[in-house]
Amino acid sequence: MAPALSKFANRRTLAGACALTALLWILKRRNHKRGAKNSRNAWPANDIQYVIKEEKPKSAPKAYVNAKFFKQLQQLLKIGIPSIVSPEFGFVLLIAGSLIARSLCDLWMINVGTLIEQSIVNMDTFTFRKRLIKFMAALPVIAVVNNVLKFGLYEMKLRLRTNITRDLTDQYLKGFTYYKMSNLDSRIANPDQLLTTDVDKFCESCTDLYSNVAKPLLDIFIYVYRLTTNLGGKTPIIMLSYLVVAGAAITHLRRPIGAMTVQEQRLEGEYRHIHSRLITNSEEVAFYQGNNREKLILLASFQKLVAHLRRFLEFRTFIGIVDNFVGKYMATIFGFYAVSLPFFQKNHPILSGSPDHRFKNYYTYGRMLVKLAEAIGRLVLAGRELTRLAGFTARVTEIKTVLDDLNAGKYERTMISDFKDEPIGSPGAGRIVNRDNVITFDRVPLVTPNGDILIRELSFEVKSGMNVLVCGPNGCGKSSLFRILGELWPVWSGTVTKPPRGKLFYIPQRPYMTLGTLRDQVIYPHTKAEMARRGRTTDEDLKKLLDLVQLGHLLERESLTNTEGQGWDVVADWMDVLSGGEKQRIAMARLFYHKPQFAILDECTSAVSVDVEDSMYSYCRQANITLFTVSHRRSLWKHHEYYLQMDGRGNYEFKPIEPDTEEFGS
Ligand SMILES: Nc1ncnc2c1ncn2[C@@H]1O[C@H](COP(=O)(O)OP(=O)(O)OP(=O)(O)O)[C@@H](O)[C@H]1O
Repeated sequence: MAPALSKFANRRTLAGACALTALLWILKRRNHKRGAKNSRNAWPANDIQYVIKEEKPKSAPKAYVNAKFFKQLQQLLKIGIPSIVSPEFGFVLLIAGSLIARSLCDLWMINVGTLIEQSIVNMDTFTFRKRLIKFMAALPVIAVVNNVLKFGLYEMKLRLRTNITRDLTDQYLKGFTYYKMSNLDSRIANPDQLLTTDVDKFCESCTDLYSNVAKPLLDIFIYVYRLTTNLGGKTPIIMLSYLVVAGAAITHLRRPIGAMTVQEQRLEGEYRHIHSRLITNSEEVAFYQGNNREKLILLASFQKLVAHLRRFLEFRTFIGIVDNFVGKYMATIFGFYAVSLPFFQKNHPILSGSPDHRFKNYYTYGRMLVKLAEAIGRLVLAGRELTRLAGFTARVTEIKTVLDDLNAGKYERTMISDFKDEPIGSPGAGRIVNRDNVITFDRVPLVTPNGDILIRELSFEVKSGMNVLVCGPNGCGKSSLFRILGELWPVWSGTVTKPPRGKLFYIPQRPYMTLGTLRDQVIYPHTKAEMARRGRTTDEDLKKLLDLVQLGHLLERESLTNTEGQGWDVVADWMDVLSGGEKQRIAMARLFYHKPQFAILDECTSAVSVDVEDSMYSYCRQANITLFTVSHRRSLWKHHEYYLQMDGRGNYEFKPIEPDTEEFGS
């Protein structure tokens, strides 16, 4: 019985059995997955719902290898390779040169390899040794060529990435584009993923494709030339026709890969975003002990990603089978067929001479043909990279388009419909006039980015020295007024008159600390060099400002507890190191340093004790900084001359604060 069984245990039956098992496993798993879909408990995350700002695309993302893709690719490459006299173009040439050198090395190795084998068959020891030494002497050169090629490819990728990242970063941080992208426009939810991973993958895919396409193309050219001159045109034509037909068929089959790549990057971005939200809000979550809830959200996002990656893997496995069959094995079959043609013709010149000579010819041309078939196979396979590149190109183009639109003042967001019948203008249709020492709103509507009208027409005038208290219920539009004043939100109609941007300072509810030294916190957004250029403030002056907000001790305390730098040069993660009230006080010291004409204080002293707050307001008066304050504290009314009260139903009152004005707040 055993010998009878072992008869079947050859390599072919084993390979067949493995393939069959794999197929059965995939089919079983698909059925299992269908079953799992029906059970709501397959993943704990099945009940979790969440929305990340990005609007759901109306249709599945599209990224095909077509004329549009080549145009987009050309536009991005223009940024990556600015001109033909740039170093980047030099690297393109270096890679091309290395590829040519490598192909020539291959060709040389085929020839010398055949000669070595010939001397072995002829039992000619002397020639064998001579050729072997020649072969060995050339090996270091080949090793250098290979590694120059690798270096060229990596450096090329790095340069592409540098140029594209610089271009996108310039646009992203121009004006308030970074703010507008996440607040006024809903096309992109995770610009961080696009600007980091996607750009990197795009550049990697570009350089991979360049070498995967250029090398086979060059090989094809060289081998077709050599074969045509020796074997006639028919042999290479058969191979090239195969390339065209097989390439077109596989490219068509691979079309979904582009869109699937886009979706993969989207879901990766979403998953990463949820992780970074948890890091940002770790303290709050920890106090609430929200571990389990956050875990469920993370798992929900991860499950979406994994489900997509698995679908993608299955599709790639299917395409991989077709690729292997068409690109590798069938190409070799066609190769054998094509190279045999001249040998079966009675009067072909190649058949002249002894059988030994014929054998050598077949051997040389046969190898070249195998190389040609391999090159064709690689070119057909490079199409896979092309479809993936189409996906990355679509992603990077997407952020570039949105950045261009935002910089041109164009936003895309689903608007609520009620404003459409109202004559309130359109985003950006209002005017902004720059003038010193006055802020005027002349019939300006307060409209949210969704098109929700908070106040239909707002008009008031505030001159330097007139402090204004802004009050009203939550959500009535206090911060929105300042967003318009700070030029973050567009003016829909009417005219806003205000000092230029640098002379208006905003201190938000949540204090922001930058990465850097203690000095950087007080002078933000200035740098040390800018502070020195400005001339009027020294480190001693900064110390006086810290004393004003009663934080003078910080200099010593942080020098003692931090190992990085001393005094003003202490470096720490200030968001973590300082308490809520300390951060708010630093923000006030920042205001005193900049001494703007107007300051907007948006509940920015809520964590500061009343007495310190009082002295800070008095100093503002001394420093001639006119204030717009949002606060629910009654103690602050005495520092203001006017109040602007909104009722949350579209009405407002702008009036002087008289002795008989009823003060409200806590
Ligand atoms: N980026 C945004 N996109 C869409 N709507 C927004 C946006 N920011 C604010 N809103 C809406 O605008 C309205 C006014 O918000 P705003 O922040 O101005 O309120 P507020 O008066 O400052 O409230 P609070 O006292 O709670 O700080 C709210 O209904 C809010 O939902």
